[in-house]
Amino acid sequence: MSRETLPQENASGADASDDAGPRSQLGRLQRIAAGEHLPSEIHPAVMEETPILEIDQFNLWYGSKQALFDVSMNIPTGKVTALIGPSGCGKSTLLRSVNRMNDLIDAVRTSGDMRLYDQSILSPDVDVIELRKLMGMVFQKPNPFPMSIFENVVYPLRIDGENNRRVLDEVCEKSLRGAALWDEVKDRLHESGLSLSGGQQQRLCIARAIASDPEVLLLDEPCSALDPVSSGKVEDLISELSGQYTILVVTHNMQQAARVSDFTAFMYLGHLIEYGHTEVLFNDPRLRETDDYITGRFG
Ligand SMILES: Nc1ncnc2c1ncn2[C@@H]1O[C@H](COP(=O)(O)OP(=O)(O)OP(=O)(O)O)[C@@H](O)[C@H]1O
Repeated sequence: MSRETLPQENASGADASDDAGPRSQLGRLQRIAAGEHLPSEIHPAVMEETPILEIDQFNLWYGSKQALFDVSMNIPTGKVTALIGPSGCGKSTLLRSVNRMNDLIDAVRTSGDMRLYDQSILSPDVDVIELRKLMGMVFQKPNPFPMSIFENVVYPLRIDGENNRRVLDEVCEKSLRGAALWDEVKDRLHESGLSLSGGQQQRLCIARAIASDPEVLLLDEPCSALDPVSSGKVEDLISELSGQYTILVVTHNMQQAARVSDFTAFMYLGHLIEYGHTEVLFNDPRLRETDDYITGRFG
């Protein structure tokens, strides 16, 4: 994003405690774009929640390019947290860090910590395969495997060596019910997962993620490849799953964030800018920059 597209002079958004001088006259986002690090505006409501995941001064570099800057945020247990912000602000990078998918990319370096139930998930002795079972991930584009609906769902159990038919049947039904897909597919479990519509495929991927009994569901723009009806079904599903699972969802769609999430974090150029209750963040944000973004004045 060019400097010209940034919100101009910030009268209300600058901290009262900022040093006087030319830099303090600039808006927060311009100062961040110029390389400053400013503290995130985290609403007290977030801190009142019990965190399942604590992200603590987390930085990430792709080679020499820094993509996340000192991100600290608690993810509340059993709630839906949305990550919003302009393209390239680091939403997916943050999401992929939580299940260590960025480990698969050469030259990624991190500092800081992330803790699931008080235990570091970044330490080298963490079993990444086990971690990924606790952090079920669903991607933008539905990615069912070229196998039956049944085998797609029970895949995580199969790779653990589970072959007991009764167990597999139970998990398959429970997961498909959990993903609000059971009624649509119960008579065709042995048809290919690829024969389903896009929206059904995405719910199948959610069923597969649920099958490994995760603690957290990581959803990376789960509706962006879907038509409005399918998208609505996946949104309903996210609301139904909240409470049972902690959900962290990246979305470009602010109406969607407002509809499905309990908490929303606004990111910009790799920085966490403001984080609070979704209703408050959308209706009464603390920072003018957040207001500018959610009202479509930039981004
Ligand atoms: N594999 C990679 N190698 C190098 N740089 C990367 C890689 N993936 C992402 N980046 C860079 O890191 C920054 C953050 O990207 P990321 O995809 O996390 O942002 P985003 O907010 O999810 O964007 P979008 O909304 O467009 O998906 C961007 O500058 C991007 O170019």
